Amino acid sequence: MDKNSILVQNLYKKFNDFSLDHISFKIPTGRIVGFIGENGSGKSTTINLILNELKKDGGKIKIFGVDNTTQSIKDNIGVVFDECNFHEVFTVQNIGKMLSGVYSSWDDSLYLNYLRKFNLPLNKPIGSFSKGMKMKLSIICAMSHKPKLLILDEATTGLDPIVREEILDLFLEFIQNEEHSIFFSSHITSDIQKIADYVILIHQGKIIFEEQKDDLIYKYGIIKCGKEKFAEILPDDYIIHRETNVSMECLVRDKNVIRRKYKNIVVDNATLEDIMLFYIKGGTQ
Ligand SMILES: Nc1ncnc2c1ncn2[C@@H]1O[C@H](COP(=O)(O)OP(=O)(O)OP(=O)(O)O)[C@@H](O)[C@H]1O
Repeated sequence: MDKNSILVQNLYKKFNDFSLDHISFKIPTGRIVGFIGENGSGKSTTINLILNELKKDGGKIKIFGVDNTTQSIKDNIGVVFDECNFHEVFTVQNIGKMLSGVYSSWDDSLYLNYLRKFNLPLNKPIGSFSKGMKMKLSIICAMSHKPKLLILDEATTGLDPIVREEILDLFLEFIQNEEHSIFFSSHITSDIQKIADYVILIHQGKIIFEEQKDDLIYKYGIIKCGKEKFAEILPDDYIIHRETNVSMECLVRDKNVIRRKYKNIVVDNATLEDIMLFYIKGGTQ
């Protein structure tokens, strides 16, 4: 078994006014990787290149160790976008029948189990479903041909916290099999914070970091202090600083080291959202 489900090396794509700038990262097998970044940062472009829906201008993409243009890997991938693309007149039953003809590995009893678990009616047209029901259906369909890799582009966007929680639990259940992996783009950093093992931040077509989530959450911290105290902090001890109307704020890589070194300075915990905003809205590095 290849130790990476996805390996992206030096990937380059040029549009008129945007380029994905020679990005490299990996999705280790058995892990959930969250892909975060502001609108227009290049998340969907990256996902479409991985799925070979877009043609790359440079670099390499390997899925399960083979080139991503190889047809045979498709059966092992389940894909969910932020919209349900099934025709509104279809019922869940119609869709199951159709997909069983598309995927040789389609598992009808697994599909029915998921439908029951999420209380989706078998005989109602999809047009009568709420957004949450449609999204659940898309995810169930992506999982019922027993893929090893799930690729999700904003799959929990626009859903209420209860439906999101149910879906996140389903992803955690999926990943119990150590041959499975998930690559999951989202604006909702709290979802990524809940379930991801690794986090990749993309900004203006460049990868800013690829880190273990626990390092981000348990090690990173934020100093908030006045300008006088800020003058005592050595620039090597923080990653980025910014000035607000009333104080200085610094993002630090290891809050415990900083707490030991500067006893009279308060270092708060940082959420994934705090860290993302620091890198994107910046300050001075
Ligand atoms: N087919 C295309 N032709 C030209 N430009 C494109 C094309 N697809 C995407 N872009 C541009 O590439 C940039 C990145 O878009 P992309 O959809 O990858 O961002 P994103 O991070 O997924 O954003 P969002 O979070 O809003 O979905 C944008 O500036 C977009 O206008």
